[in-house]
Amino acid sequence: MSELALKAEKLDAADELAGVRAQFVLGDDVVYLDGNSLGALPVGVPGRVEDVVRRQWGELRIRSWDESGWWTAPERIGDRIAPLVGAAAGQIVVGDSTSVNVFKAVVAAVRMAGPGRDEIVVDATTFPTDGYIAESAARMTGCTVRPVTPAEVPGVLGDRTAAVLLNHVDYRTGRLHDLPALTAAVHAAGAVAVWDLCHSAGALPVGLDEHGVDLAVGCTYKYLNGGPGSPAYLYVRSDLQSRFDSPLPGWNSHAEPFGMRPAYEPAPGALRGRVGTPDILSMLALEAALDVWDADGVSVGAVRAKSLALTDFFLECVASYVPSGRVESVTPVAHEERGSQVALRCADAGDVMKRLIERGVVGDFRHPDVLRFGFTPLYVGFADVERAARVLGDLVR
Ligand SMILES: Cc1ncc(COP(=O)(O)O)c(C=O)c1O
Ligand SMILES: Nc1c(O)cccc1C(=O)C[C@H](N)C(=O)O
Repeated sequence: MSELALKAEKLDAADELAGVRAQFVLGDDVVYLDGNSLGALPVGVPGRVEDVVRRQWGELRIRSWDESGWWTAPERIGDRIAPLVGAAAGQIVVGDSTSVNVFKAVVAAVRMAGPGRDEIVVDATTFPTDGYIAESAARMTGCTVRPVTPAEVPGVLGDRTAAVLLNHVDYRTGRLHDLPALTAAVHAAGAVAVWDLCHSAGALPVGLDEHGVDLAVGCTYKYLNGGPGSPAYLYVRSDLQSRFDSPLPGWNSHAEPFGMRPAYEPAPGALRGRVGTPDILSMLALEAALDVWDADGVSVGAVRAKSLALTDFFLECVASYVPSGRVESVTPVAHEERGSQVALRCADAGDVMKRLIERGVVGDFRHPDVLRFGFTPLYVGFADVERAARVLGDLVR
């Protein structure tokens, strides 16, 4: 056994989260390093979905909106996500896609910022959908978009800045941005901070309340393992909720939805982030998936510690197994700047990833030249990490 394989064995033996893997449907034949695109299936989900379909829908039918808690699911499940992103209850609703929630948040942020502020600053390195949506939101609100890198944000803020849309972790490089400092800078300029948490929620501490974030959105199908297309969420800080003027004021966000009144009156609290009828099957699959966080010893702190140990170990194994110069990590080495993934620049990345997947190591390829490996501490172990780097080394040698 190689030195690194022995080290992996020791690290796995000392891993307090090792037992959590049994809560996921995963065989030993595959090393799954793509949980930052689609999280694995928790074992409790199929049974719950079966119950929702057969009993709640099949037998109770319309009664389930009340009796099975369907109507209140968006805010109930929002309260389950809240502790994972450092938010007190009553500030998160689940529903719609991340893209739709970016739209709600950016337009509401501009409306909150008030007159005279007509610029939306957007992370130029963002996942494309956020940029597309911000551009449209700007056209609708009479703003212009100013794309800059997160590092440049403090330098461009001013009296005209209405809103700033940022990613907590960059989807391509895995860089973790300084949420406390950037939020403080946005506030110092009198603007509204909107954060996209897709690549951080469930992988590292976010501290929404602690750092005074205004609005935030995120998906639930990555590190929260909610399943393909599971609904996203929207956070509106409690003291801003009365000023949250949704651009999609559907009847689910009305103060009295079943009053069926022609005049719109927003519901109090986070509920005003709701739009229309929630996608109950996906939403309740997500609710079941969140049960894994209730197991003994599972906490965001423990997950973060293991995530950093996994990515450190992966970088160590890559340095040892992959011929030098063949790949270059674009993920920061400093822990405070690293999310839960490692991105390796590699000349023929598309082809290399195809061959890695054939050999049972599943990551993904991101244009133009990035091999992306996501580490979900709930189910990835150190032996997986050693194997992934070893297979990569074999393939590119
Ligand atoms: C940072 C980020 N924002 C937004 C999205 C898109 O979200 P959705 O497809 O749920 O709208 C993704 C991934 O798909 C993402 O990584
Ligand atoms: N949402 C996805 C989908 O519906 C299909 C394939 C991939 C995705 C993703 O989430 C991609 C992901 N946001 C990324 O960071 O690349």
